[in-house]
Amino acid sequence: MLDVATMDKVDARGMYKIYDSWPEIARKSYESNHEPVDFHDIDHIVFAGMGGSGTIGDLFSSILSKSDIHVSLIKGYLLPKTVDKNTLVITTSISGNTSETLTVLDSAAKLDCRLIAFSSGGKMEDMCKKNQIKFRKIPLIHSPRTSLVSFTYSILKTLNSALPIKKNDIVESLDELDIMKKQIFSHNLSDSNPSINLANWISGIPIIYYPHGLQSTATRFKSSLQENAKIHAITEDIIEACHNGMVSWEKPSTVQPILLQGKDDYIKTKERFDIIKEFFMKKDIDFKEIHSVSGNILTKIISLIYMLDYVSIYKAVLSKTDPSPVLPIDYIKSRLDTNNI
Ligand SMILES: O=P(O)(O)OC[C@H]1O[C@@H](O)[C@H](O)[C@@H](O)[C@@H]1O
Repeated sequence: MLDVATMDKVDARGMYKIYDSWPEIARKSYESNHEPVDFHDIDHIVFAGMGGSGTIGDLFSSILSKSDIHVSLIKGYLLPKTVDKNTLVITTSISGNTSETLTVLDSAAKLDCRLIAFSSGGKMEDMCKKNQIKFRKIPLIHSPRTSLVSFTYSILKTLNSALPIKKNDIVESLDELDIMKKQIFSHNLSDSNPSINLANWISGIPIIYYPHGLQSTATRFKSSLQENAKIHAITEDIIEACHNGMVSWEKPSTVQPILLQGKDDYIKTKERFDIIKEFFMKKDIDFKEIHSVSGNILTKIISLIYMLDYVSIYKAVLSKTDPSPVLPIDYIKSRLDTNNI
């Protein structure tokens, strides 16, 4: 059973309290006075960022998937060769110190392309000042991963005129965060809380099957389980898994399938989920289904991310694990030679 005293004791840095405020943080970020940037004639946007900042790129890629803009995602060091004067490169590093993203920023600054950087400061801010690169400073709230919502809505506001995203869709997503909060936040530590329910069910390695449009949500859920609950997690595209991954179920396993589904998934994707559910039932494999709410793609993604991030926090607390520290990441970073950036 969970109670506030246990939450406070295990989650020593109070990560859950930040999540309790996500809807307010998101709204404030969208409503605050970010100086907008107008980029005309863009036909290609490159999002560069790692971890939670990579999720921001994933999220925008899904939102823009039906627009005329081609989106590339860089989770590493190298820019694509197709970057030109009609390309907008957006680099996001919440800390401003992630070496892969700084390398991309450095490369983009030497090319004939449009460029903007978002961070809370760090080396990214210094680099932008030194090279007159467009820069927007957004505060870090607790940690890069908990700052996802403030960065997402600040970027939505700043790039309002460059991105074909309707204001109504953004407002709908903010309203949905308010609705979702009442079910999942820490003032509802009962079994009626769907995030606690799923956290209680996870006992092995979750494998998250997702439809194409919810890739960002699945990736974020995996990372949150890894960083906050410190457990392994796997993601698989449901359609692709039907051509390889499903064969793994031939043998007994402690992996636990979670079927992440969108309210308006493509009919062929729905058909696939139905067949797989039947397959799991026949084989007596226990699985969980998680459905998005109705609404536009931003609403679906952000509200699911909110609900699933809480799963990772509750899972951490249930297993008496402090969600904040990420010691192996700190160790790897301490070993990296970042002298050049
Ligand atoms: O957004 P940043 O500051 O570049 O960080 C990227 C990632 O860096 C990792 O080191 C953090 O542990 C992640 O939580 C984070 O998302």
